Amino acid sequence: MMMTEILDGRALSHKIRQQLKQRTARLRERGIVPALAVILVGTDSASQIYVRNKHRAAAEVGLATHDFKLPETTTEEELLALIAKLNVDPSIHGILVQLPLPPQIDSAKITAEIDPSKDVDGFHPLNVGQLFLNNPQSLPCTPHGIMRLLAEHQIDVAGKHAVVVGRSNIVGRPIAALLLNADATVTVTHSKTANLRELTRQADILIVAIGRAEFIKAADVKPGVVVVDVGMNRNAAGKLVGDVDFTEVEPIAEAITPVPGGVGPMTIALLLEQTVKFAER
Ligand SMILES: Nc1nc2c(c(=O)[nH]1)N[C@@H](CN(C=O)c1ccc(C(=O)N[C@@H](CCC(=O)O)C(=O)O)cc1)CN2
Repeated sequence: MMMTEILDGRALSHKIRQQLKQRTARLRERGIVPALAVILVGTDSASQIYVRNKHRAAAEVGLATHDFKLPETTTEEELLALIAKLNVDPSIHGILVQLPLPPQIDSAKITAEIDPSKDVDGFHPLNVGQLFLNNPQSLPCTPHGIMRLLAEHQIDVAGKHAVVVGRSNIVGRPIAALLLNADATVTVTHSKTANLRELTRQADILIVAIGRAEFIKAADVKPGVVVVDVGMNRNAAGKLVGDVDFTEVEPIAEAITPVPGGVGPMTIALLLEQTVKFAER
């Protein structure tokens, strides 16, 4: 019987963070303290947890973090003024604005104001364009983490049919571009795709980021598929589950990411790595 490979994001994230410790130590020997500014607007409870985890992970590898916690009522102008200040502060190497933002703030306008050379999230239009031109400078952390996880497990995507479920700016669109850059044949599906499950059944590599608990079932995949689950949802019992029904799909898959412990930890590791890269430069 074939054993399914578990794509363990926690383990790889740990390995990357160990390597980063050495790189930050070398920077500090040169008198450079790599520093990340983290901006959180409002009190969204999930965002508060992610930001806390980012601070903790950054401190562990020797990065300095500058914390900006702004009230829910913050205006677009106030946030833009803070970003303008951080853009010209030479002691800050990376700027991150935690998403989502409150409704009075246009997140596209905010990400476009971050200096592209400090844009650790890879959300600035220039960085998005560079990614789509196959000349990436700074990559969105979750899709970058997925590619690293696949590479770590020697999963070559070239010539494979990769099906992406979801078209968000944070995951769906950039992972489609990264897979295409790596010579996969890419199909992007979303909530309006009429024959979505017909397409997922054709996938050699299936990336699911649609935000619906256990949406992908055993009948939606072919045997031997590689499944990457980007979802994070609470099921009826309050348990954290992905967009893929792990219990059903795992026995059929060649490899699969768990939730939690798959893609999530990779997001934070790649954020730290990008900050260190900017500081090294
Ligand atoms: N500016 C950004 N905002 C957001 C991003 C982003 O990359 N940049 N991504 C998400 C949230 N996110 C990071 O910010 C994130 C989400 C989840 C995890 C994670 O480690 N998840 C764990 C489970 C955590 C839990 O128990 O709740 C896992 O999957 O194992 C890390 C980062 C939206 N906003």
